[in-house]
Amino acid sequence: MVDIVIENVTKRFGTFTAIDGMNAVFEDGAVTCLLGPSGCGKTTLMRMIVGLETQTSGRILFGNRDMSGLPPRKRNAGMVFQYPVMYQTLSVEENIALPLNQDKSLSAAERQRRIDEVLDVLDMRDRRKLFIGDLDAGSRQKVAVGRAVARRSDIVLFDEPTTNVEVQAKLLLIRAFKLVTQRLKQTIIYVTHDQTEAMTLADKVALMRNGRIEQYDKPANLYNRPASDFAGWFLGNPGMNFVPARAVAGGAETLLTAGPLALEGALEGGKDFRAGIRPEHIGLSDEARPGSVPGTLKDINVSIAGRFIARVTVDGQDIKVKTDRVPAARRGGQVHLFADPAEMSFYADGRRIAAVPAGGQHNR
Ligand SMILES: Nc1ncnc2c1ncn2[C@@H]1O[C@H](COP(=O)(O)OP(=O)(O)OP(=O)(O)O)[C@@H](O)[C@H]1O
Repeated sequence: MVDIVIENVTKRFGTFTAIDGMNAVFEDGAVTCLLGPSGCGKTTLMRMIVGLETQTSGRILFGNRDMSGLPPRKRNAGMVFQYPVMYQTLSVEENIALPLNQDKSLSAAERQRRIDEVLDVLDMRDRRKLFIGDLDAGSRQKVAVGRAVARRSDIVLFDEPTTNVEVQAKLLLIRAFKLVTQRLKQTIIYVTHDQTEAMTLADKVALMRNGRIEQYDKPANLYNRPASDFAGWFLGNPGMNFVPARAVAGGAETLLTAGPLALEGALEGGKDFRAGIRPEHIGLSDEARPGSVPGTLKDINVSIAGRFIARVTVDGQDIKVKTDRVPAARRGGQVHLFADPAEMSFYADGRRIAAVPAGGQHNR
């Protein structure tokens, strides 16, 4: 097992900078998801790690071995693509065996043991003799995963492997994938733009934007303590609300708080302050309550898992609220919002700052 060390790596295509002076260590034996919007550089970073692309400057190391200049086959890294090349006329077992057959140091017994192990973890033992052409897309990807991990390379990279798999099969594939990675403990890099997938699979997520890593953290931290307003906005469905905040003595005022909110830690004056709060941390009611602010119900929609997403206009700004109860008010009617101060974070110039609500839970 090895760490993947990204050392001051830049990648330019002509004058365009796809990866911009990146530094990161992707830890050994862990699953790191590269997550981010289209075009942020995920695939480029992955292709450089595996050796399909060369960085313009900087170094990529596996452990303490500098990979610069080494072709893919010398890097001991497996890869699963969106559209893996599968041999239709070979069986599941034969496909998984292919890379093992090339390794002459393996005995026939060891080869068979590895194949059986992978088939077990993927729950495909009873389908070992089926031809690839007889499988659905999800099962084919399972075989591709099996083939990549059976080699026991130090590192395995996955490039959006569930893209072409329908939803139900996708969930099964992700579950199988998680079992494989837990069992085999290889260093895994998994590229996705699907946040649910990243949050489910990853030990750590590298959230990328414009060729940089915005935040590299455990999924729960990324969600609960986004380091930037971009991270707060990108994660969550819908993402975090942001409202302007104004520094006052001992705290801040926002349009989601009825009066000044006492803060521990200073908001320095003169910067672009904003408060962030997730839609599920705002209560919605027909009646005012201590600390609530009035707003106008704009619309309400059913979200996943039977919850509702309401949009409420407060002082001209739309606030998203996730709620279990539909208010009695109709569209255009008055409702009241209660933003839990303990769940508010503060940002200056896009970055989270240390100021937290006094007595809040935020440093947990
Ligand atoms: N060979 C290339 N030549 C020129 N520009 C490129 C090349 N490869 C990638 N790019 C550009 O680099 C940027 C990053 O691309 P990349 O494919 O790494 O993004 P991504 O985050 O993987 O996006 P997606 O989720 O859409 O696959 C994009 O703007 C892309 O157009």
